[in-house]
Amino acid sequence: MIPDVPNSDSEPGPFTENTDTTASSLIDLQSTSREVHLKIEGGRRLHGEVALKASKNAAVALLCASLLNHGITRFLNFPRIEEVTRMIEVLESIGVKTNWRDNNTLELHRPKKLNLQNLDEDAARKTRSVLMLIGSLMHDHEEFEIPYAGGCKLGERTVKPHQYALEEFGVNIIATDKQYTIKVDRKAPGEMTLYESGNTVTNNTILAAARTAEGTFIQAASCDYMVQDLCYFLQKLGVEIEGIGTPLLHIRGLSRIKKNVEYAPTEDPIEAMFFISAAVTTDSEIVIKRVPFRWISLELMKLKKMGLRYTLSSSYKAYNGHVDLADLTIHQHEGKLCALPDKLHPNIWPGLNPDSLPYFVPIAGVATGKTLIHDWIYERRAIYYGELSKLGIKVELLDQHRVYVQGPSELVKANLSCPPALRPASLLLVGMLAASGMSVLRNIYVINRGYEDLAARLNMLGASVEIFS
Ligand SMILES: CC(=O)N[C@H]1[C@@H](OP(=O)(O)OP(=O)(O)OC[C@H]2O[C@@H](n3ccc(=O)[nH]c3=O)[C@H](O)[C@@H]2O)O[C@H](CO)[C@@H](O)[C@@H]1O
Ligand SMILES: C=C(OP(=O)(O)O)C(=O)O
Repeated sequence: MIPDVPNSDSEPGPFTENTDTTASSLIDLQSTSREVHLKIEGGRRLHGEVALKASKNAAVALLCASLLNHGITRFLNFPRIEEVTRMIEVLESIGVKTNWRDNNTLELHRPKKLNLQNLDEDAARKTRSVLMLIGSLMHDHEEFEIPYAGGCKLGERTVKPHQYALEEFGVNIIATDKQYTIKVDRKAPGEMTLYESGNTVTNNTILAAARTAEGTFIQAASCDYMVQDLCYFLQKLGVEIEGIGTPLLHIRGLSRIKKNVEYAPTEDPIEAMFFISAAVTTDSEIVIKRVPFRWISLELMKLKKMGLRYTLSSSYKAYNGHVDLADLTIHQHEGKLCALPDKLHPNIWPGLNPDSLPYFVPIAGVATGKTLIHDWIYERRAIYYGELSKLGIKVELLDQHRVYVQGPSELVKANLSCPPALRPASLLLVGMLAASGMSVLRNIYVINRGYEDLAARLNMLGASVEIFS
């Protein structure tokens, strides 16, 4: 029987993680020793083009998946973000050779035997993605330890779905003092159902199935973008996967994988939402290149119904040859957006992406009328939306899941610290781009966890964003 240890305020608990903090608290667990801040001279219209980078959420799954392969794995178009750096630190600490061949090409080669005793705990604790190491390491290790995972602090985030899914493969996860001890007595589940259709749990299960030669049927799988990207990569390694993009996956794994492989993950649909939100909030016309538009089709539909005009170019394929991309032009709305009469709420894909939802808060702030945003998915993320009221957006917190946003608002400059959650922190940057005058956003490590080179890319769009430390 596995004990369920309650959370403390400073450390995530074993089966629930990321005890919340208040929106204004500084990052502690996540900050690097040298804090980096932004000065934003806001109120400028953006213009020009920006190309999307690949997603944090696919990248971290792919890094864990690289451990399945005894050959050389080369990732092209790979994002150079803090979360990737933390995962590389973890992989290097256990003996994986990693090498950035050029700016966005990363090569990895695992040794025959990994040195799990040496695992870099500090790096591991800063990301939730280390949980996905279990699905990869269980194949060659009968007993090992993983520190409690970190990631965005959004209220409780259960680890139980991972435990229930992996026990089907004979993996026993025991919570000890500050880590999980994993004991493995391999078995093949045949058919299984996930306890929740979460993204990392689906990916963890896929990693477990990828080297299980007997076929595995996974029901209630997430169909979201990072799951699709992981599946396309595993197919390149020779794993047979049917049902990609659906909730029923059928995976025939390989007992051993040794292949030199190249794979380029798809551009990030959530980064597209960041730039859409920045364009709309500053009432600008910009072109966002390489948008995986089908992954945000509901988001685009909602924006259209609010009165936003946008144009999609004809489509072309992502480097992986699977996903359709297009260039998206966001046109100026000139203050003509209207609040939707119905609430905005996230859902698992093909619903409105949980990580897209936050970007509707500043958008609702410049639309006429009252928007209800219901963020049911996280226990405490909506609380961070209230921070936007310091930039002049009228946000009324109804309870820990729901806010009303009353627009249109005139945005005002502010001096703020990032909350310890990527998307909510990046919303403050969106607001500051629109607010006239000089704003300061402190300790942007949490934004750099997920987005590459944002200041430079925004400056290319005509913004004035200066990094200082
Ligand atoms: C590395 C990665 O890919 N991270 C993403 C992943 O995190 P990840 O997959 O780790 O998300 P969690 O497992 O924490 O799930 C997020 C929340 O949704 C709830 N939940 C989830 C699925 C479900 O069917 N029912 C349900 O209630 C969970 O209980 C939790 O409260 O998915 C989240 C939700 O899209 C995203 O915000 C994260 O950016
Ligand atoms: C919640 C997020 O990340 P993580 O799962 O890494 O905490 C996010 O990317 O918004």
